[in-house]
Amino acid sequence: MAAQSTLRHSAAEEAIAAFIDKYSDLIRTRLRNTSRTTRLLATLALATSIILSAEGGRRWWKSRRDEKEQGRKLVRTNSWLHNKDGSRTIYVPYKDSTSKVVIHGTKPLTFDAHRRLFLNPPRVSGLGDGVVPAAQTKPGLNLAFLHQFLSLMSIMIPRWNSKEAGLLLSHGGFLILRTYLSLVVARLDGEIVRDLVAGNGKQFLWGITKWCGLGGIASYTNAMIKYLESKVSIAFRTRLTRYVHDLYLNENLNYYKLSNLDGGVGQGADQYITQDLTLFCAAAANLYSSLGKPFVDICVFNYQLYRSLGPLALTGLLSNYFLTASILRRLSPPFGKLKAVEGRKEGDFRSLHARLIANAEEVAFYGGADMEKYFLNREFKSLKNWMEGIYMLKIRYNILEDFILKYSWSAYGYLLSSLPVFLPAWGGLGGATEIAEQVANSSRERSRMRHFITNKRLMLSLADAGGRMMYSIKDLAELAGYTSRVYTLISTMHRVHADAYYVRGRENELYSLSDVQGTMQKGFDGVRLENVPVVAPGLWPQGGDELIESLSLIVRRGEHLLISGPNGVGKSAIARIFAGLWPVYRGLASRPKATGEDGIMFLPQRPYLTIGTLRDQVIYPDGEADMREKRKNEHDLKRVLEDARLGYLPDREGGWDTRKEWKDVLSGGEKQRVAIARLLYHEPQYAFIDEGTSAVSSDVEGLLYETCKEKGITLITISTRASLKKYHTYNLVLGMGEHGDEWAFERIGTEREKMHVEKELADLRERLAQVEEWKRRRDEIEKELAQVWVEGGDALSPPVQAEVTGPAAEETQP
Ligand SMILES: Nc1ncnc2c1ncn2[C@@H]1O[C@H](COP(=O)(O)OP(=O)(O)OP(=O)(O)O)[C@@H](O)[C@H]1O
Repeated sequence: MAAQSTLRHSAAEEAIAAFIDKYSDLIRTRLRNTSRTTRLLATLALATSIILSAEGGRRWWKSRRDEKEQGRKLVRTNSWLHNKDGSRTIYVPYKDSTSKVVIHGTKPLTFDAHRRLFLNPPRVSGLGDGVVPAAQTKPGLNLAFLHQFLSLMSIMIPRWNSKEAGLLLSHGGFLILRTYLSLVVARLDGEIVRDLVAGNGKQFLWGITKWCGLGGIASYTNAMIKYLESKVSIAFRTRLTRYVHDLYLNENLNYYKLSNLDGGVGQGADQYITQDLTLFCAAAANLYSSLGKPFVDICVFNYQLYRSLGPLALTGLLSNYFLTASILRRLSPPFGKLKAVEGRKEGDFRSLHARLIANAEEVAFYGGADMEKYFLNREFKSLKNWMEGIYMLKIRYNILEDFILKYSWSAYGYLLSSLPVFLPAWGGLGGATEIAEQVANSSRERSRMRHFITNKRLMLSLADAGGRMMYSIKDLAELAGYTSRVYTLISTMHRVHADAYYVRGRENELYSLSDVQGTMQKGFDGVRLENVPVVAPGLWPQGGDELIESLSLIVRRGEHLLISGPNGVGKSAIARIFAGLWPVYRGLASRPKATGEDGIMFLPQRPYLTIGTLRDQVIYPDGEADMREKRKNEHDLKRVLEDARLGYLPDREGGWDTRKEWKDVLSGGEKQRVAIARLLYHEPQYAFIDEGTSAVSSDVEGLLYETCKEKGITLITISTRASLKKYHTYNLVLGMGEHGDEWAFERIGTEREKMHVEKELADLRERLAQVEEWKRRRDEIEKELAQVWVEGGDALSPPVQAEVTGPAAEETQP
């Protein structure tokens, strides 16, 4: 044996040596036969290629270094790059360096193409009347689920040559490989037991070696399956999240309208985007392996068993599946619906916490911890009760599931495996062998053993696959719940985006979203309303509340308007109409086209400070890249801050790149002045300032208004401060008349206004004349009150203020 192996060893060495000799000879003769010029040229070519590749390497290294440097700079300044094709390159911190991500926006055409899937589902799916899907459809394993899932799939796998399709394909490849390996393992198992029983040591050891080799490959396959599943899940999530973000945050202001006008997803989309979408993607990726693998397994193993056990066994197996599936489906609780409600409750609980964080200062001033805790605990209790309910339902289901899938299936498996033994005529290949081996009695038992072991393993794998398939019914039902939530989110967003509010079969409710008949004209040099009702909108499909029946006004360039009136009368509502937040229900509203530079800008009542650097606070909603494109730099920003009387901020806060929680760092007046600085940075033609200087001292307020006017900004100010009149040309007074629904639009400083002011002055003079009379009356009352302080005939000492102020005090002293 040893001699044999030495012989084999030396033969292999000789072969390698011969191979090397042959080729080195060949090269040597070639070199000898080539001319000097060819050699020279070859050397030159070699030297050039070395130099070129060194240069290439140097350039590559330099560009990598530059890119890293650029990434670091962009991360520091909270900025990005605009690409020519409309995409954006952003850098995100990754380990010690940065990682580059190119983000391509979803094309408007894609949204148009998808609208049909989300707004006009086929009637057969029962998702709506074919026009607008009902916001909530009962989630479960039905046609609606199929439609919803396929619609979402068209977003997650947009093309067959996309990355996701590739990932799914390789995942599928590994799943098939694992099934094949299980098959090989089952056979090998049978062989090993056979060799063991037969006492065939050599074959037995060889079997064990093969077993170990297979184990290595199988472990790698399993790890890859898990890895690819996670990759598929994150790839799905990336696609869906980007799609949802593009639909949510765009010029149509869907992020505002979704919760303020439509209400189809309740308080907000945050829980849907952060939680439900993630769970949906994980469940969808998992389903592929939890359904795909057992499905392939079942097909292959069934075929194998059919071959070895015969048609009777196969019929038995199939009827077993069918029976089990129908029992489990009938007795399983509505997991989809339960999961959807759980998702909503989780969302409510989470949004309460988010609310507390956002309003922590206000709550702390009021000492409202107990009240907030009560709300939070109440919401949590509701969530807990719901989840406990689900767990209770699951107990019954799990008992049934376990009993059927584990125990009754194995008993059934033993029965089927015994078919070739007890009913050889029906036992397929196994039965045939059984009959053939009846002649040679000695090997019969061993063969039976091998067949039984192979069949048993196949049966076990099959039971396992079938079990997983049945367990998947529950996963599938849960997936239906997540699918329904994500589909609801996206279809509601499409509805808002496309303004698809139609009512069929009944009358339009007055001032509902399907009753919007007005026009918004963008591109007008000025701000104009013509017979526009001011309506606070209700959530679709409710109608809105009319605040002002019909309003008309016009503001031309250089003519500043002050909108005044009592609280809640609809002053800010006018800004909301112009900004496109609220619909123009009737009439015509005109405004400049662009927002920001050369257009119109709105400063909201509550100053907003973005996350990011100090620079970002001033240039918002621009980013640093936009600022550079506008050819502005930090000197310009400094000047702007000085104009807003905030020149000290960069030094105080440690530079333009400082990042802080700005809403907590700046005072109320400072926040308002940052908003004015933004206005001065953007220099729009027109600006709505809603109570933008209410926390600023009146001397600075005047300076700010003058600066804005000097920059050529036409101001439309919403304020209750009459002192602001002197900076404006017109005054729109709301809330007049008996019911507070009348208004007046007048020029400031006109004859009529002068008369109005003179009348007010005369009123005041008249009142002043009565002051002496009021003083005398006050003295009388105090005297009378002093008498009341006497108890049981004795005069009591008067209260402190009476001693100090009233002459009556002396009279009542004992
Ligand atoms: N998103 C909304 N949806 C429905 N109604 C709203 C909404 N926002 C405000 N309202 C209602 O519209 C009315 C007008 O609100 P608006 O904010 O315009 O008042 P205002 O005149 O600016 O008051 P203030 O001087 O207090 O700022 C109020 O009665 C308010 O309750």
